[in-house]
Parts: sequence; C-alpha cells; structure tokens
Amino acid sequence: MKNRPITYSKNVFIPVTNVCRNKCVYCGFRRPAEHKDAFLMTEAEVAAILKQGAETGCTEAMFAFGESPEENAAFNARFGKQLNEMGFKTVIEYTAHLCRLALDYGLLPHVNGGVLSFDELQLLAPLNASMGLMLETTAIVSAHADCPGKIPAARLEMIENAGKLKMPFTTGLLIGIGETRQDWAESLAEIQKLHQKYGHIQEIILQNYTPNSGQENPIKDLKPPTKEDMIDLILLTKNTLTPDISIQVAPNLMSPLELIQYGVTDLGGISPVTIDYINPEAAWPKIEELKTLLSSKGYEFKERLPVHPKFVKSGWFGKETEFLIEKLSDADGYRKY
Ligand SMILES: O=c1nc2n(C[C@H](O)[C@H](O)[C@H](O)CO)c3cc(O)ccc3cc-2c(=O)[nH]1
Ligand SMILES: C[C@H]1O[C@@H](n2cnc3c(N)ncnc32)[C@H](O)[C@@H]1O
Ligand code: MET
Ligand code: SF4
Repeated sequence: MKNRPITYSKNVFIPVTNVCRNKCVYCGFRRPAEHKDAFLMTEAEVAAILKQGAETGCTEAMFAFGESPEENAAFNARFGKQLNEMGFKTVIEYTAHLCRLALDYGLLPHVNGGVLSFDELQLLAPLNASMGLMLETTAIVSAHADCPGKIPAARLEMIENAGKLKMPFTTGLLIGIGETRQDWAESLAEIQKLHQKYGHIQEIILQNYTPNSGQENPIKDLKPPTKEDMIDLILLTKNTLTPDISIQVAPNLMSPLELIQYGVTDLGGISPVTIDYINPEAAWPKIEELKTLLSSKGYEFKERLPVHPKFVKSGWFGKETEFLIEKLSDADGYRKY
C-alpha cells in the first residue's frame, strides 16, 4: 500500500433550485425561472432523498443550487408563494431549514449555493459540517460575462468570510472556460494566500469543464481540457498549495486512475443515490469498483466525512453538527463503521 490513502465521501446531491442569477455559458444545470423545467424542491422531495441517503449509509447531504434566485422577478412570481407559505423569505433561509432536516436524518450538510453574504454564511455555518464555493478562476472570462456572482473579488471575499468563521471550506478551479495557464497559477496563489491567513481550506477541486446536454446553446469556443492539461494543473497545485489541502478530482468527469499518481488525494462526494445534477450524463463509478481498481495500484480507498479528518480532530465544524460528527467519526477523524 502507498503511504497515503485516496479519500471520498458518500453523499446525496440536493439541488434545491435550478434558478440562478448567473448565466455561466458552460452550465447545463440552470434554467430560466419561466422554463418548464425550473424548480424549487419541496420539503417532501428533499426528505425522500435524505431518507434514501440514510438507508444507504451516506454521511453527506450536499446542497448545491442556483445563486440568489430571488433577484429574479420571475422566480418570485413562480416560487415566492411556495417559499412564503413555508415561512421563508429566501432560498438560503429555506436551506437552513433543510440542513436541520438533514441532521435529523443523520446526514451532515455541505452547502454550496454560490456567493453568500456574511449574514447568510453566519446563518448556515453552525448547521454545516463544511461549506463550499468554487473560485472557478481569478480571470475575467467571457463565459462569465453575465454573472455578477462570478466576479473573482466576490468569490474571494466569501472564501475569506468563511475563514473568519473558522468553517472548513471546499473551493477549486474550473478549467477550460477561457482562462490561461497563468490564470491557473494566479487562482491557486489567491487560494493559498487565504489559507495562509485562516487555515480553513480543506480541499481544492480541480474540475475539468465537461460539455453536457443541458447547456442552453451549443458552445463551440470552449474546449474540454485534456488529460495532459489536468496533469499539469495537478502538478502546479502541488507546487503552490501546502500539503494539508486535499487535491480533489471528480471521478465521473475524467478517469482518476491516470491522475492519482501526480498528486490527487481525494475523489469528492460519490453518490449511490443521486445523479450529478451538474453533469447529468456523467455517471458515478461504483464505490466498490473504485476500491478494487485503486487497490490494484496500491492505494487504499478510504471513506471520510464531508469535513476532512484534520478539522474533525481540531473541532472546526458547525456547532450543531457536533453530535453527529462524534457519532460518525473514528479516532483518526475518518468515517467510523
Ligand atoms: O457531485 C458533485 N459534487 C460537487 N461538490 C461536492 C464535493 O464533491 C464533495 O461533496 C466535497 O468534497 C465535500 O465532501 C462540490 C462541493 C463544493 O463545495 C463546490 C463545488 C462542488 C462541485 C460538485 C459537483 O460538480 N458535483
Ligand atoms: C458546482 C460547480 O460545478 C462546476 N460546473 C458547472 N458547470 C460545469 C460543467 N459543464 N462542467 C464541469 N463543471 C461544471 C462549477 O465549477 C460550479 O461551481
Ligand atoms: N451556483 C453555484 C455556483 O456556481 C453553486 C454550484 S452550481 C449549481 O457557485
Ligand atoms: S454554474 Fe452555478 S452560478 Fe453558474 S449558472 Fe450554473 S448554477 Fe448558476
């Protein structure tokens, strides 16, 4: 066995709403509020997923959804009543409630709902094991032309606020969206700078842009990154970030087998229950198959919680998740069986 394990978290994906104020050209998840497929999940729908997650031994409820949909009048016209009848003014208030529901089912919340204000972060932090926001890139790219929430300074500010709140944090780069390699280096340096200051970055996701059928318009000018691009990015990441930060790639977007030797240490959330709503055609590999493949290469495939072992041990996580983290973790901070 190699001396370091490759880690993953067993999760369910809860896409609270697919309405979003941003219009990232690569995104196949977002729907305009008027679109027939636009949704705001009901509590019953969320509960059904949580129940399946609990029954299959998942420990993470990953809430990823559209950013500030209330800025859109059509969202309020169509879904405002549903929110208000439940007693909430915003999707973030509703999500706080859904985090409590997840904890009731024995799952640890990890929210990534785009850029949040300090007050919104403060509302969600106690209810989350860890939280996340992809930096994406520090570059100004045309793929983000119509995206107030993808302004790099806004993303860096939220990542900094999470640091002030001592919230274990997941961030990362999305590559193949019109940025240069110099931009990779700059993005990684900004993340390391914040980690230096606050020590809260638990993992960095290196995500390769992947075309999918949900995209509004066919995109000709974005080319999906190659395996060689990903290897170069992994090597650069290893040279820029301190080794206490895990390096994560998504095993459904590119085969991890040829990437791990360059420094990948984590395969993120893998779900036996839900699809990857961001890349719906990219099926999750089976956990057992990954375990077999990785062990043939000499790696242990080890389950963690949505909060990485280092932070389990130092007690950095939302206070209201403590009872569950104690129950689910072993002495080393990994998943206890
Ligand atoms: O299934 C997915 N999980 C995504 N996750 C979840 C992640 O894979 C894991 O759940 C984390 O490692 C926490 O355990 C994200 C988490 C973030 O904080 C930010 C971005 C992502 C992006 C994805 C994604 O595209 N698909
Ligand atoms: C949840 C995260 O998913 C990523 N994301 C959004 N669209 C795509 C795509 N087509 N391919 C890969 N990643 C994507 C962004 O980085 C976002 O922050
Ligand atoms: N919309 C948010 C973002 O892009 C959350 C992930 S995509 C559903 O940051
Ligand atoms: S990637 Fe996130 S922010 Fe961008 S359009 Fe899709 S849901 Fe919105």
